[in-house]
Amino acid sequence: MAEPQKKGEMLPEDVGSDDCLTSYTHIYSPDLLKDQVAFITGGGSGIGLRIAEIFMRHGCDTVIASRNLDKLKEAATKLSAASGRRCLPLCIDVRQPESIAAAVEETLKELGRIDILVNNAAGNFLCPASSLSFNAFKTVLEIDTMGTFNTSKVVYEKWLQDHGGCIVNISATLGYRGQALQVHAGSAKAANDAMTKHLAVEWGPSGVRVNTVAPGPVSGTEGFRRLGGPRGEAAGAFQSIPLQRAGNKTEMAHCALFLASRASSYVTGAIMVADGGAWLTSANDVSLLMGIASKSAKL
Ligand SMILES: CC/C=C\C/C=C\C/C=C\C/C=C\C/C=C\C/C=C\C=C\C(=O)SCCNC(=O)CCNC(=O)[C@H](O)C(C)(C)COP(=O)(O)OP(=O)(O)OC[C@H]1O[C@@H](n2cnc3c(N)ncnc32)[C@H](O)[C@@H]1OP(=O)(O)O
Ligand SMILES: NC(=O)C1=CN([C@@H]2O[C@H](COP(=O)(O)OP(=O)(O)OC[C@H]3O[C@@H](n4cnc5c(N)ncnc54)[C@H](OP(=O)(O)O)[C@@H]3O)[C@@H](O)[C@H]2O)C=CC1
Repeated sequence: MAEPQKKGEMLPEDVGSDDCLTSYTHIYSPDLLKDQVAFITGGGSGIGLRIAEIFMRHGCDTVIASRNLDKLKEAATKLSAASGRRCLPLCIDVRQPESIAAAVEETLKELGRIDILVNNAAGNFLCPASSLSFNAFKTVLEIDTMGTFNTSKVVYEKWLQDHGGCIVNISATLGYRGQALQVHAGSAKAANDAMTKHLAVEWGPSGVRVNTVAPGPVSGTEGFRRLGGPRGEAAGAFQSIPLQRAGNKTEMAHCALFLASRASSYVTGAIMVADGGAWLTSANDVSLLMGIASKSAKL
């Protein structure tokens, strides 16, 4: 029998560098995604990279797609070495539908199918609404919301509508109670949560499930560094989180894995909150975030 989670224990293990895990114990069947293909935006770093690794450790081939091809190539080499599966690095800007279309064509040529789309690419920084330029607000909405729609639409039209499959969006719980310095990202993610439900309804008859993972703060990521401060100054805020800590990338990847697999075959239109209970309780700590923002260079 597997050991139950102990008080305060962080499960599953998250051991290793920022890249790939140095050790991994399967919780799900290692064949859960065997011979499937996943297209993961922003898969070259942070949470997206860990999703790619965990999917590959469950038998999946992946495409990791974002703007920086050198970063993607390096990540793909490490991912294939860690898992023995294929990983195709492809350059896209989710704001440009034609770049997505070209990458999807390349995926279908090289890997033959796309069973899973993970919309993980995003942009964020701390900024008071009064200082935020119109273009800054627009930029974040274009990456997070338009990017999610653009990629979903292209993958749906070119593959999912005829073959079925699933889409997993990566959101954030930060907007659920309102958060200082985050009007741009919170607005974008709220739109994405609505998009999840609309597309789940519209594309369900084609056999396409659409769901979301909504993380709270996730350690070891660029998002955490930008919002939590370069030296983790926001760590004190975690006392207000019921589970008293940040999450880790493997925990987010396991949520995505569940939603991408047959384990969730009757789940669609769902928002899976994975934030340790943060949004239920956390204070909207304006002074803390203001302090971090004032010390951070413009990122
Ligand atoms: C970690 C949390 C810690 C503490 C929180 C407190 C309490 C915790 C308790 C409970 C809370 C529970 C949950 C919340 C926690 C979690 C966080 C939630 C969400 C996290 C999201 C992310 O992490 S997203 C991923 C982060 N990674 C990236 O952003 C990488 C990609 N980013 C980029 O490419 C750029 O940064 C970009 C987004 C700006 C886009 O680049 P580009 O297209 O090149 O655009 P630019 O031309 O550079 O800029 C466009 C306009 O934007 C303006 N801009 C850019 N940067 C800033 C900035 N830092 N501040 C203000 N404005 C900026 C820029 O000037 C341009 O505007 P102009 O008007 O000048 O043209
Ligand atoms: N870290 C955290 O605490 C939290 C994160 N999240 C969400 O998790 C996801 C991953 O964040 P995280 O791992 O922290 O951050 P990262 O910065 O590591 O991931 C963002 C990825 O998006 C890619 N990207 C950005 N803009 C574009 C674009 N225009 N076109 C294509 N790709 C793009 C980046 O690659 P490149 O620069 O090469 O294009 C990068 O790989 C995001 O959706 C974020 O909102 C949610 C809550 C908390």
